[in-house]
Amino acid sequence: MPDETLAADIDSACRLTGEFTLRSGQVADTYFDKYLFEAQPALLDRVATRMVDLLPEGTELLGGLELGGIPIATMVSAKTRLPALFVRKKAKEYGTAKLAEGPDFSGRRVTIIEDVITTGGAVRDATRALREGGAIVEVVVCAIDRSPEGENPLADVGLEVRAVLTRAQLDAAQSSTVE
Ligand SMILES: O=P(O)(O)OC[C@H]1O[C@H](OP(=O)(O)OP(=O)(O)O)[C@H](O)[C@@H]1O
Ligand SMILES: O=C(O)c1cc(=O)[nH]c(=O)[nH]1
Repeated sequence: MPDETLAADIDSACRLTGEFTLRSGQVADTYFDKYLFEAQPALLDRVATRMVDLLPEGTELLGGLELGGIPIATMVSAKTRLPALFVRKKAKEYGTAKLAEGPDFSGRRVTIIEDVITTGGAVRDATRALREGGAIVEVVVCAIDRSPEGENPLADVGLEVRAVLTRAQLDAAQSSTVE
């Protein structure tokens, strides 16, 4: 069943306005604070439910990206019973010294789970690292895709982006509630 009010509910939970420096160095007047929906179990559950439908067939592992992708991947993992991988930005410098925590992923089909995509930089870095470790990575499923409309920011690394919500959908939901 479609979740008709998801865009409006996510938008009102996590849209912030002001001046924000993004991960990429870009400066934006809008920021989607994903933790404001991830911290609410009902909203996190609704996003994860939509993600389950977007997972490509053959997914063997869910690669949640530090930090914001990890709670989402955990919720999708609980729903699907697919194991999760917790992918750090940088390998740990002691102990197991792993970049991706969880099961062995070499030769396995990993679908990346991310919170927000702006330029795709964080996903690109993780994709390269997982591929270097032998993973098959073809699709990223994200909660919010705020990259420029009509372009795939990850085409250069051959990654398909599947988004629960796009910036355009959030903007439309916002304008329909601000009258
Ligand atoms: O597509 P990009 O231009 O790379 O930007 C999006 C990335 O930036 C944020 O990461 P940040 O390091 O702020 O996030 P965290 O709070 O999840 O650690 C966000 O969670 C994405 O990972
Ligand atoms: O590009 C980013 O760093 C970014 C944008 C955004 O809207 N939300 C977020 O958590 N990160």
